Amino acid sequence: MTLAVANLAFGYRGAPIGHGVSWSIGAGEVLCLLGPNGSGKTTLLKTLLGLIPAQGGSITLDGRDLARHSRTELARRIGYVPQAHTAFLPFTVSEVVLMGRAARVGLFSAPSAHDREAAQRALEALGIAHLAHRTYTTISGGERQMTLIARALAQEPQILVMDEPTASLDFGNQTQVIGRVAALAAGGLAIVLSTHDPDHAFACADQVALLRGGQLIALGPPQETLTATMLKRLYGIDVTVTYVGEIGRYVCTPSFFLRRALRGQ
Ligand SMILES: Nc1ncnc2c1ncn2[C@@H]1O[C@H](COP(=O)(O)OP(=O)(O)OP(=O)(O)O)[C@@H](O)[C@H]1O
Repeated sequence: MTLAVANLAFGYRGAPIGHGVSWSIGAGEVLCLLGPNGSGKTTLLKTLLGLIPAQGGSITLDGRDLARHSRTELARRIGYVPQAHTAFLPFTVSEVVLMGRAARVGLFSAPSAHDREAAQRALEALGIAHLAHRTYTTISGGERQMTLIARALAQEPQILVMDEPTASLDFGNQTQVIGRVAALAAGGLAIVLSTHDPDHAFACADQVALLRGGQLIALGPPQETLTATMLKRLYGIDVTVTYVGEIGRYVCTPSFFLRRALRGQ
């Protein structure tokens, strides 16, 4: 399985947002999209999902143009995890997850035992089986995010596209979600996700794509791409990137010491 974009131009009718984007992702790989607010991440992901038409270039799935795949086939092969604030009627968590089967059973067919098993497997994979009978609108933001990931997994896709899956989550839940991303990729899924935290790319990505003003300013493995120079170019701030031996990876942090500087130290 290969999902590739080549020289992609994307945007809205009468409002081009970005162009010149090229990358390719295969089974078991994670591509992390980083960029400041308004740089075009959501627009690019929506284009990747076929929700808005590409304005130029190409998106191919296994070498065939995305537009030439049927909507049903795309819905089966590509799962989408929107941001968790997406509104829902008061369905239970297990009903929301079962909705992920719609692309396989058809909207108006009753789910089979196999569909229910797939939903149950997804709940268990995300560690939220105990929430199955809770109402989606009454669970926490972190639990909703896990539910939306389970819904996409119940679809049994090959590719998962996640739009800021850690937005509005606390530190612990962000780590949980990024850990799940790494585990799902290890199980063979291809995952494209956007995030505002470069550390997430260090923690789970094979490739990181840096988007600024709708253009890709860098693409490559996180340890080669997320340098202090590149992060300054992306966000306009000084950043320190350090290798931490205990966890075997790089971390990054803004390099300001405001309190110390204010005390004149
Ligand atoms: N429906 C639309 N029509 C026209 N322009 C839009 C539309 N939706 C978003 N935009 C514009 O597209 C640009 C990119 O927005 P987008 O939401 O893709 O950025 P983003 O990188 O995901 O931002 P954030 O990190 O804040 O979520 C912004 O300037 C935004 O105002």
